[in-house]
Formats: sequence, structure tokens, C-alpha cells
Amino acid sequence: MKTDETFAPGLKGVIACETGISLLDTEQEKIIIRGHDLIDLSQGKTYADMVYLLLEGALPDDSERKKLEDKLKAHYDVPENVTEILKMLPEKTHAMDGQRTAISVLAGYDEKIDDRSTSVNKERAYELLGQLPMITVNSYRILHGKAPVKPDPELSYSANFLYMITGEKPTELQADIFDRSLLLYSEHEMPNSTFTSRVIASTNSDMYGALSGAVASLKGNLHGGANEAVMHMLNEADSVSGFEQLMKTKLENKEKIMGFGHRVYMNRMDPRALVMKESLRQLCDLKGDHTLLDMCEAGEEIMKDEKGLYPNLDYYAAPVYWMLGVPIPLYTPIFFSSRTAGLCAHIIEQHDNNRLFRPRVKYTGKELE
Ligand SMILES: CC(=O)SCCNC(=O)CCNC(=O)[C@H](O)C(C)(C)COP(=O)(O)OP(=O)(O)OC[C@H]1O[C@@H](n2cnc3c(N)ncnc32)[C@H](O)[C@@H]1OP(=O)(O)O
Ligand SMILES: O=C([O-])CC(=O)C(=O)O
Repeated sequence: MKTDETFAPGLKGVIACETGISLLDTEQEKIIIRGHDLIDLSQGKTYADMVYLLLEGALPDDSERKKLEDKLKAHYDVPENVTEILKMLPEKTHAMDGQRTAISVLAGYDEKIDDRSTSVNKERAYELLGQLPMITVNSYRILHGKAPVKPDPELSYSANFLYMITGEKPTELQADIFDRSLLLYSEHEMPNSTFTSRVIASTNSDMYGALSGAVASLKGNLHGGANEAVMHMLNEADSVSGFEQLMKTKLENKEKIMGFGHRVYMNRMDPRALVMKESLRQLCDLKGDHTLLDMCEAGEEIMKDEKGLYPNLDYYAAPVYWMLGVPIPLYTPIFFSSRTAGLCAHIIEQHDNNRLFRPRVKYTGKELE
């Protein structure tokens, strides 16, 4: 029997599932999230609005948004044992692996672990989203020999997240830009991590397992790990001419340049990157130093001319996080924290309408002897 008629390397172009959550509509050039344009949402809505939209299916009114913020804050604390386990990890552990470990540990505290109903899954998602700032920031802090920090419930969810990261109360502009980055990162149709989480959920495995798999997927530099790699490149180059030279050398060596290219938007810039580029411009204006923006723009020109490739979100999120004072090892864990909203929506959808993922192969091994 031939099983290779539908083979597509990397599953390029393959429709993996039906979903009511999101679509990269390449004809209309829009990222549609439950009927809304993500870029429009980024101009007036908040990450909390996105969480509500993803998990409840519609945008919240003022009182629903307030209730959601209160619910997330009510879940800020994590069990003491999670912190103790993080303290036992080897010091070279990446914060992503700390985050993955902490999410795994939380499974053991869930008294309804075998319940996959929509209502319990949703409550679980809110609880995890509430816990993620503590998990994310404290994974990094503990692994870097720093004392764990506590959240400030007086601040909004995302302002508190940034406050826990930097130790300073953010200005309104800083908090808005960080919130926008979370909103932009929150959901993006069927990237590798979302596919991973749905594949795991499709065995009837639980949300913690599906999310742990997704953290591992997102860590790779072809996916979420690219935002950290971009910042390392910018720091290594340190100037516009240095960056141009670094990129040219990498291209001559046939290396991939992190932050460029995308499976879906190959011939144009990721629209989310444009929004982050404007945020970078605002932060540079405020500082009166446009070096990072100039470097990024020079890199954009080189990649367009030499490879016909354009920036993805990670390319501009990285310098924005740098300007906000975020330590580099937290860039990908922040992406994951934000994406947990979209991932949970996908895991719930998978559990609610499940069919086990079990594809076939194109066999290239020996024939039967
Ligand atoms: C928010 C996110 O997670 S966005 C993704 C973040 N990841 C990155 O920025 C990593 C860098 N980018 C890449 O590696 C790729 O563009 C991916 C992984 C995003 C998409 O991969 P694919 O769809 O499989 O495309 P693929 O890697 O086959 O690239 C197609 C061609 O463009 C080239 N190319 C793609 N991206 C890059 C890049 N960043 N630098 C240099 N060349 C590139 C490839 O070498 C390949 O060329 P070839 O046909 O001559 O061999
Ligand atoms: O869509 C993808 O393949 C990767 C991506 O941009 C994301 O997860 O935000």
C-alpha cells in the first residue's frame, strides 16, 4: 500500500484540524482571532481582553474585564514546593526548562486532574495564567541565584508582570508596550507549539502535559527561542556597521538569521513585527538614542536585498524587551506565558471535540528481506 501521496515535509500547507480560534488569512492579509483582527485589537485592547476573547469567545465588557483581572490576581500564588523544586535545578538550567518543570509540578496539585470538561479546563487555564508571572520570573531569579519575588496586586496583570521582572514600577508607556507585546504573542493559529499541545491533548492527556510539551517546542530557536537569539546578535554587533557586517558574514556562511522568515508570511513582514517596531521607535524616541532601531532597520534592508526575507515578531520584540530592561533569558519564557492563553484555548477545543492525532509515514527504510 502506498502511503506517501500526501507527504509534505514539515507538514507545510497541511490542514491539521478544524478550529474556531484563529486563522492567518493570507488572502486578506489579516490575523483573525475569533472574528477580530489581531492588529486592530493591539491598537485599543489589552492582554486581559485577549485572554477573555480566547477563553470565553467574545471580548469582555468593563465589568467582565475587571472580574477577569481579579480572578487572575486571586491565582497569583504558587505552592511553596514549586519554588523548592526550582531551587534544586542545576544552575545552568534555562528559565524555559524551569518554567516547564514548574508547570509539570502543578499537575500534582490539581484535585480534578482527570476532569477534561470545558468548565474545569477553563478554570484550570485561568489558574495557570494567574500563576505564570510568579513561575516565569522566579524560575529565572532562582536559577540566577536571586531571591524569589512577590507580585503587587495593586498593579494590572501585565504591569505587575513587568514590575516583577525589572523590580521597578513601570511607567504607563512601558506597561502599555509590554502589555501590547503579550497581546501580540498570545495566539497565532497553528505554530509548532500549538500543534504539539493539541497532539498531546488528543490522547486525552491533561493540560499540564500539553503545555509542558509546548514549552519544549517553543524553546527552540526556529520558534520562540529566536527572540533571545536576536538580542544576542544585536548585542554582539553593538553598532549599525557591526550588525551589517555580522549579518553579511552569517549569510556568507549560509547561517540562518534569527528573527527573519516565517512558514506562513514568507514574502512580507509579519504584521505583528510592524507594531513592535513602532513600540521600539517610541522607546528610542524617549531615550533619545535610536541605535537599536537603526541597527534593526539596517538588518531588515540586508535581508530584503540578499534573501527576500522579512522580520517576524521575534525580531522586533527582542529589542523592545531590551529597552524595557527585561533580562534576555526571560524573552522566550515571556512569549510562552503570553501564548498560554492561546494554547489553553486550543487544548480545550481539542478536548471538547477530540480525534487522536496519528499520521502515517513515507517509509525510506529497507524492503522486507
Ligand atoms: C514568533 C515565531 O516563532 S516566528 C519564527 C521565529 N524563528 C526564526 O526567526 C528562526 C529563523 N527563521 C527560520 O529558520 C525559518 O524562516 C522558519 C523556521 C521560521 C520557517 O521555516 P520554513 O518554513 O521551514 O522555511 P525554510 O527554513 O525551509 O526556509 C526557506 C528558505 O529560506 C531560507 N531562510 C528562511 N529563513 C531564513 C533565515 N532566517 N535566514 C536565512 N535564510 C532563511 C532557508 O535557508 C531556505 O532557503 P533554501 O530554499 O535556499 O534552502
Ligand atoms: O506561527 C508560527 O509558526 C510561529 C509564530 O509566529 C508564532 O507562534 O507566533
